[in-house]
Amino acid sequence: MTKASDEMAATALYVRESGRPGGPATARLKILLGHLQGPAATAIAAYPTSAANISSSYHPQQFQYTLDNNVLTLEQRQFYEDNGFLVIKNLVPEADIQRYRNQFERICRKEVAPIGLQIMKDVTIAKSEFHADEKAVTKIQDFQSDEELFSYCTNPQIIKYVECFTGPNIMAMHTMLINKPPDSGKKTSRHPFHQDLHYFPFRPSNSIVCAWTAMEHIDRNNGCLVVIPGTHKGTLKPHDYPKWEGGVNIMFHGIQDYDANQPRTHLVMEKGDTVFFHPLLIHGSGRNKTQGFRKAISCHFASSNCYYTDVKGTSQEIIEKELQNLLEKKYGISKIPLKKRIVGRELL
Ligand SMILES: CC(C)CC(=O)SCCNC(=O)CCNC(=O)[C@H](O)C(C)(C)COP(=O)(O)OP(=O)(O)OC[C@H]1O[C@@H](n2cnc3c(N)ncnc32)[C@H](O)[C@@H]1OP(=O)(O)O
Ligand SMILES: Nc1ncnc2c1ncn2[C@@H]1O[C@H](COP(=O)(O)OP(=O)(O)OP(=O)(O)O)[C@@H](O)[C@H]1O
Ligand SMILES: O=C(O)CCC(=O)C(=O)O
Ligand SMILES: [Fe+2]
Ligand SMILES: [Mg+2]
Repeated sequence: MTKASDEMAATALYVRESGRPGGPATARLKILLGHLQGPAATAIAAYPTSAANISSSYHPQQFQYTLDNNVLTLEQRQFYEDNGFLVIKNLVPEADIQRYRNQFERICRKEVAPIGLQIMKDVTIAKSEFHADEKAVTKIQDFQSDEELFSYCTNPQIIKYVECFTGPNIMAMHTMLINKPPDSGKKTSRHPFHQDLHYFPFRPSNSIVCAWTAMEHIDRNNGCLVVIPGTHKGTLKPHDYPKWEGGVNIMFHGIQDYDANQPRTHLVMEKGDTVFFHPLLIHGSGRNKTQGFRKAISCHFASSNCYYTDVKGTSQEIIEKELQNLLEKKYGISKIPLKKRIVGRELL
């Protein structure tokens, strides 16, 4: 089997010139997916299957959030339609996860410095003394120019599922490797409940999906993802900083008026398990009560047919303003609209 990362090595960083995240349609991805065989085909499991509510009077047109392509079972489709997320067990091979881990460590040691990469530190570290190692890095963002990490986004196992939500012409819009640190006691390792769409100036939301892969066993002890099933059917809510006593990480906005009585699902995942979720799904992650750094890798994918939006006058203006002020203060760069900041990379 040809490795997708080799096939994709020729892709260039996409520079947006017009109103669309994507360029011309291409059939190349389809050809690549034709190579997919073996373990990936056996790795499929909905989470948790018992929650799927399958109607006996099923009609294809009732599906709004998934596309017809014979990858998902009817149960999996219905689960995503109802809940806004779907866990596929054992999707990313262990050897690939080890490569992402190695590259993350090289980045932390500053042996490589991918263009465009953002390095985030936990607020308790960012506001204190400097530690020059992995322990200082809470997440890296925008690794689209790093071929080793970007191979996560071109992994055929991942793309096969992404296509069920975006269709065949896909852009990698935003990437992260999250290294949730042991909580300092101030609860700053938490990520408040939010909708990822708050950060994204492109639409339609149903053509966007996040793939998030556990790089180790993750449960409530080390701060698993926590989702509120079904909230993808709602609208984008206003976000702002939570009023947490111990402080909160920069740009970790949360939903102000979420209903605390809505049932939460804690996603317990093993290494390689991957959750695909809708950008309106309300989710967060809990405190890391262990001494280890909990790792996950993720990418937000969008259809090339998505279009950019102007966030001025919307609830998203708050994140645009915050980014503008930060860039102005740090680099003296004047007002860049959010839609010019988030540039994806096409999967050719
Ligand atoms: C799906 C969604 C959730 C994903 C997203 O968030 S998409 C949103 C878009 N995000 C981005 O574009 C990435 C933005 N990130 C960045 O620009 C950088 O990583 C920064 C956050 C500015 C950090 O860059 P760095 O080079 O470390 O800058 P500095 O050390 O000079 O810090 C700049 C000011 O920010 C403060 N800071 C940095 N990290 C944190 C933190 N974790 N919590 C609270 N405050 C923090 C830092 O203290 C400094 O503030 P001042 O001391 O100047 O007042
Ligand atoms: N006051 C709050 N406002 C907004 N989000 C919160 C608040 N308290 C907790 N959260 C968020 O709720 C989510 C899950 O919290 P929850 O308490 O269910 O699990 P946990 O913190 O992982 O586990 P445990 O309660 O066992 O410590 C996390 O995303 C967390 O950041
Ligand atoms: O804690 C995590 O790994 C998820 C964080 C998250 O939801 C995000 O960065 O958007
Ligand atoms: Fe998120
Ligand atoms: Mg809690």
